[in-house]
Amino acid sequence: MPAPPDIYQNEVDFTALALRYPDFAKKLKANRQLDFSDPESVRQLTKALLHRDFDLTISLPEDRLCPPVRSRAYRNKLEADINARFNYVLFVQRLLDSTQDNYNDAYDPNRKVIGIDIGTGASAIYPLLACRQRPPWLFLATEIDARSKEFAERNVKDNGLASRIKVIGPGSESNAIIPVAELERFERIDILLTNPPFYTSETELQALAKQKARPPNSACTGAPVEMICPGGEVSFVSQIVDESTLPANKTKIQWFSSMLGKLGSVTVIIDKLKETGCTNYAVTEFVQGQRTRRWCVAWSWLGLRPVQAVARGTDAVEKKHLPFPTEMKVLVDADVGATTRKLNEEFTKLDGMEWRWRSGLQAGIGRSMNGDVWSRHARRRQKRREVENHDSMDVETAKHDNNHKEEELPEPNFAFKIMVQPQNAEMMTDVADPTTTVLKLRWLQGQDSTLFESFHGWLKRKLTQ
Ligand SMILES: C[S@@+](CC[C@H](N)C(=O)[O-])C[C@H]1O[C@@H](n2cnc3c(N)ncnc32)[C@H](O)[C@@H]1O
Repeated sequence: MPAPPDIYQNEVDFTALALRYPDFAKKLKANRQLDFSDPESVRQLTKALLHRDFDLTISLPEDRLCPPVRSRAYRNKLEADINARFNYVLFVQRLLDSTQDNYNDAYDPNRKVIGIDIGTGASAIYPLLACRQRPPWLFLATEIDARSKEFAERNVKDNGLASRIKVIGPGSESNAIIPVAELERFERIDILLTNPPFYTSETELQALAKQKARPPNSACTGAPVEMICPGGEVSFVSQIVDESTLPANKTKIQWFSSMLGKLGSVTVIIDKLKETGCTNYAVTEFVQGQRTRRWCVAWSWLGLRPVQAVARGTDAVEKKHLPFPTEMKVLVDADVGATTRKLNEEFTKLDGMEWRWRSGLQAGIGRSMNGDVWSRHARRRQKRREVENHDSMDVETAKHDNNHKEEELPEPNFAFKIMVQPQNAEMMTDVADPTTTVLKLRWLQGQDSTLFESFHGWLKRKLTQ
């Protein structure tokens, strides 16, 4: 049974937890509080909660990073950390659910997702959480540190997940982070995720620990080998961005993603993605209380676009750093029936657009293999071609015109979904206004935001004039 997304909404009852977990009970003070500065107390709390909430039994070495479980309303930074990790897993679920080939924005229990966790740590926390939550998912997990790798393998085995999670070393090709050779046998990887080493140097680690009045070897800080990378998280993730552009990875891995600990790193990575020509990305914030925040940036070189709440999941970054919206609305002064009829009528006039209306759902999905087929300019161009060819243009011929090999089904240049609803229908039905209809336009696929914008303009003109 998957844990609910709001599992850590309320404070954990330490007394009840102590009754169930004797090792945790030994660490509970007489006043029923926990000493969060004591690594062993945090380790026992983590183990108890991972078992209680996710049915996971983990062994953690004393000298390696322990992913502490959030237990109370953010009284301590340590509490925030597993919540961030669980939130990352939930984010990945929503990202993948809303970017499926079948355009179905929901969990498909038959979809065999393959993930790769870079730097899985001793706990192997991401693959364990992800695989427990979603039974068909499989994971590869890389780890550079031999001691952490050994524990990660043990944790995978002890939880009966050895057939679904494989722990390997890092890429052997000239210091590559992504293990290209190991990925050769997979046709497609759905998600790459990582919680990168955070600190640029031992000096920075010591300085930040001092600032937070925390010993550098506390449970949260981890061993230097786990936490330090020259250039810190920006350098680690920048290398993954570079590796993501390699032909072997670019279209094989649908989504690349990374957790980031500093807001400044988020903008650096987004700038780098834009410079590299990436337009399909998502940025989100994992709310960890007032003091500790985490971010996540995900990017794809393929065209499937996530729902807006996933693509633009934070207010903390400037608008210019957010990806183009994937959802827009058109308000129509007519009832749902009339609007639906007009909508379908307009699509029958368009050549080169595949449009499927599902009346039971009051929604339709459209795809154009040839980009803009709706603007006046596009229709004039179309007419010229028809005269030249004495033939009409359809999706099939468009495929040939694009010089694609027949066996390779090309990605549509543009795909979208339209939902037709009475205005305010998502609120209470008795306040829905039957004389105004809202068309909810969702961008499903494509690289070019100007197409989405132009299509929204066309829809608005046709439906509101
Ligand atoms: C911040 S820790 C994250 C551990 C775990 N994923 C978590 O969230 O608790 C970063 C991990 O990446 C590992 N690591 C660093 N560089 C790596 C590389 N090039 N390939 C694989 N693992 C690496 C470190 O040993 C460490 O375990």
